[in-house]
Amino acid sequence: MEILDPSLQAYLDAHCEPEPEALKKINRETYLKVLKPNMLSGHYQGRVLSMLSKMISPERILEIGAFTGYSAICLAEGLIEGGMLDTLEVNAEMEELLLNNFKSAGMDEKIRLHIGDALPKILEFQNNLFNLVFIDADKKSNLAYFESVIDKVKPAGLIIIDNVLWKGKVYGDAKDADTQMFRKLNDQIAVDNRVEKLILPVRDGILIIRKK
Ligand SMILES: C[S@@+](CC[C@H](N)C(=O)[O-])C[C@H]1O[C@@H](n2cnc3c(N)ncnc32)[C@H](O)[C@@H]1O
Repeated sequence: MEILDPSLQAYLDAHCEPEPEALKKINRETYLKVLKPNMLSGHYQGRVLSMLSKMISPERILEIGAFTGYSAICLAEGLIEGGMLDTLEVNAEMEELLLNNFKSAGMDEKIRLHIGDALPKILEFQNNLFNLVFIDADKKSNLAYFESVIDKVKPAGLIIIDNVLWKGKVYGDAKDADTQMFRKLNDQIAVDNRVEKLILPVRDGILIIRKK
């Protein structure tokens, strides 16, 4: 999943905030007990998400794709007092683990879990509600998620989409369907005048979008 040289990544890891203990435990246990553990954001990307959230001090955050709760906890670190993060997860088998992880990280009062398909749930939220949205679920729905959340985000709010460099394939000559899908997403958002955007080459590439 990583596009950066491992020695560069090791240097970056050594020169950012250490991974908080509760997150270290979730990271370790995800790798021990859960299928496809590399879906978890991990130390460095987690610190990037935490930093971005702290920079804008959001009151409301929406996350699409909770998995074991790692990124939700990182993003919730930036919430203002009384703020709330809503996270959407389709896999009901993760519910108990997620609730335990939020509790053990001391975030159970700040994170609300919604089990079910993300798209219909997104439509239930009011417009101009969220200061930050993190899209990290089924990759084929990324454009649909972007289009469904754009009205839910306040002006100057952020939308962050994960995996947009797709292991570096988007700027190579790969022709597989998943790569084409990420190229379409990046190309479409690059010319979207409703937003400012840039891709950070963090882990598998994160697209930072700021609503005008
Ligand atoms: C890449 S993982 C999320 C990783 C997590 N954000 C992190 O960084 O720690 C993607 C998650 O999205 C969930 N997902 C997939 N399709 C979904 C859908 N239609 N609605 C809600 N969640 C979905 C998967 O079950 C999986 O847990």
